[in-house]
Amino acid sequence: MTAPATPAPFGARLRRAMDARGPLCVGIDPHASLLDAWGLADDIAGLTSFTRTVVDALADRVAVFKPQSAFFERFGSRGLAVLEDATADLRAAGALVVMDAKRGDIGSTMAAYADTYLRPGAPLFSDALTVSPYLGYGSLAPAVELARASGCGLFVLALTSNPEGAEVQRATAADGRTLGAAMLAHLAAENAAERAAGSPLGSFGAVVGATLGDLSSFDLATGGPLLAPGIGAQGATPADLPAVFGPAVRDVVPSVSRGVLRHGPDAAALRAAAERYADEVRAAVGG
Ligand SMILES: O=c1ccn([C@@H]2O[C@H](COP(=O)(O)O)[C@@H](O)[C@H]2O)c(=O)[nH]1
Repeated sequence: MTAPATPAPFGARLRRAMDARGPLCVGIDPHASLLDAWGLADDIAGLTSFTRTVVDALADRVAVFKPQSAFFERFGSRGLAVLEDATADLRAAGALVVMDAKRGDIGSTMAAYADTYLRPGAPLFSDALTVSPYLGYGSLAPAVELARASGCGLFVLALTSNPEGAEVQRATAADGRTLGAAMLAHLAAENAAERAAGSPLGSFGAVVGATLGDLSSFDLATGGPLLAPGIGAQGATPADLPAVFGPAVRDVVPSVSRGVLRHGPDAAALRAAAERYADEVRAAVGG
């Protein structure tokens, strides 16, 4: 019996997708207020229709999607079934799925979270997962290990887009670094071997908000991608990206949820909104 082919690492697949479709990530966040604005009920039928509309309109043209798990979980098992179908359909259309579930726990529980999202064949199998390192970076080890084996990636919360994040992420650790800087350093170490082997991008990314202003005091050159939420509803714009990220801007995956979704339910309007953001990103960062 032949062994299953080793999948290409997430970082390499992400760079390819960014080159082919542009770096924009569209978040799928079915807020109750958006369901209402789309003329849908805040129930499982509304959630299904909303999600199907976004997938059908954008799956073949956007590089990365970031479903926000919370908005599906609030409908229980039937909401998760909608998320499973959307994840599979997006991937089948050639897009990458970053599951925004922000998981983080002690290592033995983290292993179960890793199985949920990063084990091939799992119902919610995704290309990458957002994780929280604030139980200690080492607690993420089972997810790092399974991501490597499965050709998946992680996005570790380093410097989040919300103003409250600074209380934790800019606090100083015993070695004098901020916690955010320490997380970036862990990721650089994680990506080093992959980059040394010639991969154009490591598989272990950081979440760094586009809302944060000048970040030149942080070493953002981790060798991996930088997922940048905060564009649109939270006030950042694609034009801010070069000033926020400096030379690391070429590794940024700018993420927009409500800024695109508020243009639905018309598919052409959703496509036009995503296209406008993609054009603005291109104008700001080149490519
Ligand atoms: O630092 C972070 C990390 C994650 N998020 C998530 O991204 C989207 C943002 O939605 P918008 O509608 O574009 O504001 C949402 O799912 C957040 O949970 C973030 O905003 N900041």
